[in-house]
Amino acid sequence: MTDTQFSIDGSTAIVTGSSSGIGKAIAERFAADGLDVVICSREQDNVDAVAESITESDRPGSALAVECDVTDRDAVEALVETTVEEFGGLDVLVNNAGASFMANFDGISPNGWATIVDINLTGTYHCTQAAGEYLKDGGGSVINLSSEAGQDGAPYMSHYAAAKAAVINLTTTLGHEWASDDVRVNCIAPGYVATPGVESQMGVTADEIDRDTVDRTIGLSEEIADIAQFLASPAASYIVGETIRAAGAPDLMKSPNQ
Ligand SMILES: CCCCCCC/C=C/C(=O)SCCNC(=O)CCNC(=O)[C@H](O)C(C)(C)COP(=O)(O)OP(=O)(O)OC[C@H]1O[C@@H](n2cnc3c(N)ncnc32)[C@H](O)[C@@H]1OP(=O)(O)O
Ligand SMILES: NC(=O)C1=CN([C@@H]2O[C@H](COP(=O)(O)OP(=O)(O)OC[C@H]3O[C@@H](n4cnc5c(N)ncnc54)[C@H](OP(=O)(O)O)[C@@H]3O)[C@@H](O)[C@H]2O)C=CC1
Repeated sequence: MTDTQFSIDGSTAIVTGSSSGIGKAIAERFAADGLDVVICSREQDNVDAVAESITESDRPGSALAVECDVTDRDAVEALVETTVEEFGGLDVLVNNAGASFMANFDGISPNGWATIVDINLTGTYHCTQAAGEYLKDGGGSVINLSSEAGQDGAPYMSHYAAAKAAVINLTTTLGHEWASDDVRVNCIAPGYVATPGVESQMGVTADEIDRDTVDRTIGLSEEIADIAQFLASPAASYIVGETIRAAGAPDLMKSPNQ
């Protein structure tokens, strides 16, 4: 295998929720690999800051900042149109925008439930459907962000876990449906990753994490970007409808009483 099979340069990508955390790391990685990348989140100031830092760096790819709430279908369609107008096409869509809050099941109101399903699942539906026409034009790729919670469940995050499980299921179905259109749909299911969103809740900072340590249960955004880069590249050309879990080493040796 040559290095070039892991390279995805010359393409255009949208990374939703790329003003922070995992999405930002994926956008930076794609730009470093030569992709033109569209930075998107709900706050123009937030996306401007990331796009400017990419533009000012020596990364070969360019960056465009677009404000877009993935739950707003009109805004999503405008995001895709702007991307195609600016860069002439769309090759990679990363459905990364996501959010959750901790609450016991009995304490989740109908609107609380709908809010989390809308961001994590319906947002993925909107973006993927809006981008489909262009992805099918040139052998594109979709990378969804699910979660370990979507595979195993997660107490006090029933809404989030259910939405992320549905994202895995959608990946499988659409992976097969769009294979005949030469589009690969795949998914990443991380365990805990030190991001601004999670750091504020858990108090762990990325600086404290040693990437060389295998036996850990929290990862770095860059480690998720590694997987996204692989999935978007020709090196993953035979991977369709799959979910790659990246969750370190849960302590299976612990007794139930510990
Ligand atoms: C085994 C586990 C493995 C891995 C787990 C990884 C966990 C990581 C999860 C992630 O997604 S990482 C990303 C982290 N970042 C965030 O989650 C963002 C932080 N959260 C927010 O920004 C907001 O809380 C929100 C979830 C986006 C909602 O904000 P929004 O402004 O859209 O809506 P609101 O009007 O505030 O609320 C809507 C609705 O939801 C109810 N609600 C909100 N928070 C809570 C809560 N803590 N408890 C109960 N209910 C809540 C709120 O009351 C509203 O409902 P109604 O009152 O109108 O009925
Ligand atoms: N960190 C973790 O431990 C894990 C994270 N994940 C998943 O990875 C993804 C990224 O998480 P993480 O980096 O931690 O999250 P962060 O909270 O650090 O960042 C979330 C990003 O999503 C954006 N965003 C939130 N809601 C919307 C929306 N409706 N439309 C567009 N953008 C939105 C935010 O920007 P803005 O506020 O400006 O809109 C921000 O850029 C999520 O899907 C998450 O569920 C999965 C497993 C574990």
